[in-house]
Amino acid sequence: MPGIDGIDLCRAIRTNRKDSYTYLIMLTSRSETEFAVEAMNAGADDFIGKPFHPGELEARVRAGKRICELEQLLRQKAIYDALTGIYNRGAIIDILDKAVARQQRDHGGLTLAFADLDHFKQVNDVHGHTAGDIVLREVARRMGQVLRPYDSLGRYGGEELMVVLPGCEANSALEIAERIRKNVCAEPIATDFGAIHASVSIGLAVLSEGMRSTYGDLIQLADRALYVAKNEGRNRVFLAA
Ligand SMILES: Nc1nc2c(ncn2[C@@H]2O[C@H](COP(=O)(O)OP(=O)(O)OP(=O)(O)O)[C@@H](O)[C@H]2O)c(=O)[nH]1
Repeated sequence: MPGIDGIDLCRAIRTNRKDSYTYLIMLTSRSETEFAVEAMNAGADDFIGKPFHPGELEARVRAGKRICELEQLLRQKAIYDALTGIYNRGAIIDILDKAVARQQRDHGGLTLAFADLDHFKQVNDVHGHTAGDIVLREVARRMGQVLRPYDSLGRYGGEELMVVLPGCEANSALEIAERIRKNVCAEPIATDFGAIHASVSIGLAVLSEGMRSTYGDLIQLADRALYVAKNEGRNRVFLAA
């Protein structure tokens, strides 16, 4: 390869981390063990000496493919919630943390919407946990339906869901939160255990230009706003002052 050798290329690929794993097989005429060790240390996954047997290369590519598929599956499980398919707690907090850092650098607004299903214990008690799971899944789907492509939805825990709304000041935050709220309770959710009415209360915290806050501050603020929304009767949105 002109300009760069295989070892440096491996290092460059490993430094420039992407969302999916790049499986590297080093194909070289150098067969000394030291070179193989150096290549693997630089980030190569496998090593074949030239001249190579095409069948061996194919077999090694297949082995690599199995590893990549497993890696992708693990990555999937690490960031998505198994029940609802939306981001899990760790992933949504990570997204919020990065959004706060970006907001502090680029200015503009950022809103965190903290949503909690209303009287969900009653849904479980009356219709059973399986029905509760269906409701939770459908609520997440309905919330996601009305979001912009650059908003992120995650499950913070139990029946608490979070939406990170980048570039969103108070006015548009209230508008989007109302859209979410209305879409959730628009019609009852059909389950094998009967049609179940669901609604969410939403607390909003807005990080405006010039404010210095951490993601933890935002969560706390949105949580307090959610508490007010619950206290004022549920199925409503409250914006933290
Ligand atoms: N089916 C199901 N239920 C869950 C899940 N996670 C949490 N819950 C239930 O959510 C319910 C939350 O109940 P509470 O915290 O009392 O709140 P609530 O009944 O929604 O009342 P308010 O929030 O005050 O409106 C509990 O019954 C939990 O068991 C889940 O993954 N599946």
